[in-house]
Amino acid sequence: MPNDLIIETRALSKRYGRKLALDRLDLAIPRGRVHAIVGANGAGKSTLFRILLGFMPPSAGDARILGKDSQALTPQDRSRIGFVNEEHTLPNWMRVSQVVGMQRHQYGRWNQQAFDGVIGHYHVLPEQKVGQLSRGERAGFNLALALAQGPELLVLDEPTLGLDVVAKRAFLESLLYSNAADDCTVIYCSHQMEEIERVADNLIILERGQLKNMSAPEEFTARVSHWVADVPFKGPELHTVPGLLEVQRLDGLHHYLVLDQDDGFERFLREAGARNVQSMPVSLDRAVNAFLAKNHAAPAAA
Ligand SMILES: Nc1ncnc2c1ncn2[C@@H]1O[C@H](COP(=O)(O)OP(=O)(O)OP(=O)(O)O)[C@@H](O)[C@H]1O
Repeated sequence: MPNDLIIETRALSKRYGRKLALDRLDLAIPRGRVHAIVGANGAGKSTLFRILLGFMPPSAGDARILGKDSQALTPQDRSRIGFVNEEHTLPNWMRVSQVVGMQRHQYGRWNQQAFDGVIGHYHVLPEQKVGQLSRGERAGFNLALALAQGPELLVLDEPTLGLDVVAKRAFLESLLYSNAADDCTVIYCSHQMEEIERVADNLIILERGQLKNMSAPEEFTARVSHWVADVPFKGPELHTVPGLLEVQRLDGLHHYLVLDQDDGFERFLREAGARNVQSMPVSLDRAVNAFLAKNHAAPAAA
């Protein structure tokens, strides 16, 4: 293997008219494990996948997937990539058994055990028509089909969107307990941080088409801290607060969520007249959402 990157982009840009959806993106995703890609709406995730899967050319730069230029993928290369999105598009009129028969015929590496392992989490019967399945069952059926394909790369794009809590849990369990998922690289795009916390080894944050973070989720969480202080009056001018992501005043106390601050932040608050300064850790959900909201709210550079 020339390099062990499953996805690699170099200075990848995509422009739609006046809009820059991907901005000289350099991304290197190693083979294996589960990588989450998160970003606010419009960050460029779908654009990135459309280019990576060869559905659209970039405006500049290049994108490689499975070690190949994404614009030169053959049908055989594509069969090495499993894809599940929130639409769960399958012909409604076909029976489950007919879809399975068709896929088994299409994919030489078809793995019936992987299919059975995933579908066993759902009450899906072979004689049912796809259109009769519930949303959650359809998501599970799609996941079972994608894993049975024996993919090297499995892309899950908002796979649990619109599912209730029970169906979301079933989807995650069936993914986590599948041996087939251990054998491939999984890219998980989602806005659901509790899912990312459970499944992801690597957290990739995209913002306005640029890479903002690539680390273990817990390393990112450790970069964000929550400080509570009794600060007189309005507290320090917000533009002077280092690393500020979010500020709130609750019950007379100031709550600051800040990025990349150490104990020096306590000194800063005390110098601003604060008493009873305390810091506490935050959840991944809080950390990511504060980070995205802050950057999203800032005016874009011209
Ligand atoms: N065909 C298009 N023509 C013009 N602009 C587009 C087109 N597709 C996407 N965009 C713009 O490019 C930017 C990135 O869109 P993209 O769909 O890649 O984001 P996303 O991260 O997938 O968002 P979401 O989480 O909402 O699906 C957005 O600002 C969007 O308005």
